[in-house]
Amino acid sequence: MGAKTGKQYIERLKKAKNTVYVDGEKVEDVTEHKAFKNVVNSMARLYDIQHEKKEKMLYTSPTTGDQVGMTFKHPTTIDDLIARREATQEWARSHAGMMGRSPDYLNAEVMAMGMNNSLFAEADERFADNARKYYEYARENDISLTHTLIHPQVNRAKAEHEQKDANVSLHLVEENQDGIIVDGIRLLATQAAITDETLVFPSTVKKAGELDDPYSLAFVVENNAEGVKMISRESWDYRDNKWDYPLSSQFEEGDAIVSFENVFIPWERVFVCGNSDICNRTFGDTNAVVHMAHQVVSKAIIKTEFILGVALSIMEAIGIDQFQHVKDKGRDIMITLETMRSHIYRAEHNAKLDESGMMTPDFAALNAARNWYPRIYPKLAEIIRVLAASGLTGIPTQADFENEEIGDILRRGLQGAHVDGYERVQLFRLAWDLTASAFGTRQSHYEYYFFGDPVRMGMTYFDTFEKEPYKNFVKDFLSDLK
Ligand SMILES: Cc1cc2c(cc1C)N(C[C@H](O)[C@H](O)[C@H](O)COP(=O)(O)OP(=O)(O)OC[C@H]1O[C@@H](n3cnc4c(N)ncnc43)[C@H](O)[C@@H]1O)c1[nH]c(=O)[nH]c(=O)c1N2
Ligand SMILES: O=C(O)Cc1ccc(O)cc1
Repeated sequence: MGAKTGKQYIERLKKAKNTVYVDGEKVEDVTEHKAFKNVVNSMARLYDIQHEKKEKMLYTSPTTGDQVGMTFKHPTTIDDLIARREATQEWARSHAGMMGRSPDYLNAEVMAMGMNNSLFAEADERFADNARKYYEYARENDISLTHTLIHPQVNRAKAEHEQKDANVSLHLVEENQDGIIVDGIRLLATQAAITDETLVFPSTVKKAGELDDPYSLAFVVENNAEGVKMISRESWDYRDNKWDYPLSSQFEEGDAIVSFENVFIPWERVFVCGNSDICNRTFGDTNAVVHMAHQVVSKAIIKTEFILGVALSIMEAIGIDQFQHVKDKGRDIMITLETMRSHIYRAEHNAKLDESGMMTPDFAALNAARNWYPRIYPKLAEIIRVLAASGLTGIPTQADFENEEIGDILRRGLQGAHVDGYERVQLFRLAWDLTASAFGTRQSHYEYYFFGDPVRMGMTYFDTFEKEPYKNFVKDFLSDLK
């Protein structure tokens, strides 16, 4: 079928009837439910953009000749990488970088794991074949995906097999002729309610030992499969009004706990079965982490552009842009933006073909960026809050402005340097939704954690950094002084 439209996305979700719970109730139709309908429309918009900007967003499938999504493209040249990035950034502009799980993120994962799939063959040739075929299936049918990597937060001091109830975490129950049976819980699946399928992969930030083999699985499951329950947290999309809630009323993706009750997964959808050694290498050896980081940094650039725009607009609205610390804070955001742009440039222009023939960005540049941005993002949010000051909470609603008795008071009383109160408050409500509403706070939390715990990622970063040249540099410098 090729790249789908927004309408087709919604129709598929309606038909699938994913098993979703929110606020203690089973959801009949996520496309109509108040917790999800707005973000469903934002996702639909992404799929429509594919067709509105065909040149940038689509390419011809090498297997069927259909027009398929650019964010699925297997890159073999630097130009391909740039084209993937431009497609990602086109999408990101439509959601101001607020949708962490726009489909390009996991399209990058299935592409890399499908095309650089020899790791999966170490256990069984069929698994590598499954990964390749799944990539093609996802691309040709424009499957929307979430993923779930984390074991429940029971006792992080222990391995999974050592937990007091070792059956809580998702584990292998049985292998049979047709497939596997799995049972247990996985965290956390952003957008689980509103996507077609879930990639159940290991987190490799913490390496698993052999005794955790039963928990070491990689497979994909349909979000309406028998025995699967998506238990979504309460929605932080409080009201439909886009003036009052400019971001949360559009981009509240939802995060879900995924429960598997003796779920059958056919062999065709299994990539790793009970093998911690292979699981520990899934993101690294396939270069999926590199392509995902390429998407992440590309999107972060657009998000930072948006944050800079909000900061500059606040400065102008209340006439604070001549103050030294205000300029300094603006400078911090500008430098973050330029730094991220430099990372992506180096990553793309130093890209090399990997052993599988996939053009792979320079991971050194992307790895630095993906380790740095989570640490800097909460500071960007803080800058917005500090600049906005009381304006972040002095934010009446559109209804207040429309009330005859108080509307004019607000227009006058809340005016800015060059704008009336209505315009100024709309901007400050955006600043609030970006940084301080439940939605905005989650954005900071998401940026900090979604790619793994930054502390443990940082330890791995330090441990794997090639240090000898720098130590030798100093050693040689000192020895020349003798
Ligand atoms: C908003 C949002 C959205 C998502 C996700 C998170 C969030 C916040 N995630 C989950 C994400 O991958 C996860 O948060 C990180 O990997 C960190 O793991 P835990 O949350 O389990 O923290 P964890 O429980 O491991 O850590 C809690 C605290 O303990 C510390 N700690 C624990 N073990 C430690 C150790 N061995 N050494 C040092 N410190 C240690 C950590 O540093 C941290 O401060 C996710 N995942 C997913 O698969 N799909 C998804 O869609 C999403 N979406
Ligand atoms: O676990 C990993 O090694 C990489 C990873 C972590 C989170 C994520 O969303 C994607 C990949």
